[in-house]
Amino acid sequence: MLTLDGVSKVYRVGTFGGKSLVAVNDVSFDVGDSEVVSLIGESGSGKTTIGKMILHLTSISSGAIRFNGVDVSRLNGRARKEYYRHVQGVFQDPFSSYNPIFKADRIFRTIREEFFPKIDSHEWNEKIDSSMRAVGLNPDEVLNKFPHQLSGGQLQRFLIARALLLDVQFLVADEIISMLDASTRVGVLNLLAELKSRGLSILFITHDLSLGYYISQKSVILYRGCVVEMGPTEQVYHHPLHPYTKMLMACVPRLGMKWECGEIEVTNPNVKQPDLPSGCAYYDRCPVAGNKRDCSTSPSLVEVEPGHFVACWRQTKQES
Ligand SMILES: Nc1ncnc2c1ncn2[C@@H]1O[C@H](COP(=O)(O)OP(=O)(O)OP(=O)(O)O)[C@@H](O)[C@H]1O
Repeated sequence: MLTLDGVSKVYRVGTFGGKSLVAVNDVSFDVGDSEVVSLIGESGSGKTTIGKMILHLTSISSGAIRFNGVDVSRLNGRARKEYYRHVQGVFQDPFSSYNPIFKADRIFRTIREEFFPKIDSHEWNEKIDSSMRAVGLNPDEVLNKFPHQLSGGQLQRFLIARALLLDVQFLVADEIISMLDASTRVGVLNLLAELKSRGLSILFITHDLSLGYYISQKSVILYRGCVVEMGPTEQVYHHPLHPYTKMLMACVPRLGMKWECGEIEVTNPNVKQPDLPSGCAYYDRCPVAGNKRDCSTSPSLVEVEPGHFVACWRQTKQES
């Protein structure tokens, strides 16, 4: 359904944009029909930038994004509008998506103006009714209410209902449940799983490994804009190969397990990247890094078992 092929994003930063920051570096993966793929990585690893490039909220610097085989990297005008009928995004903070002085369901209006300017009111109301029921909202209970009168879970469902008003095939869900409480979270997660079973494909962006495990068939682990490991979720979680993935897995607090001092060794995320112009992005934090010669060139992703890829000199024999 959706393929990223060598996608990179370079932001201009610094005074007068004189410096560049590579937020996403040559990223390739695909999301199949009716598949949920988790994009996992720490803060600043480039997850949201990837979501924004897919949604055309920021341009791509190089590479291509294909939707059902068609290059959609640089769409405009009508083609872009058509793309938005099928590809939509829902973001982290449901509260900031609403203007507190307007009723919550006002968010549907832009969709009507943009995509259904000729629809009559009766048909439109029926459409809203069915998309709200699809996300488990009772229109009689939630329509005509102000955002502060609704819960975070209801507001997030509203945003998903808004996406469903269109013929959505692909949803970018960027940290959509991190601000919700545990029981509301499960409700929204189950909703996503149900939408998946109805044919929707989802890119589930998260830094919460347990949420990623719960919902996705495939996981992509991102570090400093590079994919360091990806594959079927079971394999990535139960047999992580990249030292960064191993560290992430070791850091997940488990219910019923108490913290014991020094049990998990967490490498410092703030250490400065040494002068390795094309070196492994994880070199300076890596507990198994070899001598500089070994890791001073960037490892490519290598398939180590069917569908399971890792970019690490220590795990794969690669020609440098
Ligand atoms: N508009 C921008 N201009 C310049 N730099 C940006 C811009 N947006 C993001 N960045 C930088 O790009 C890098 C990746 O940011 P991004 O928001 O994609 O990370 P993230 O993995 O989604 O982080 P988080 O989990 O904290 O949201 C960061 O270093 C960030 O500071």
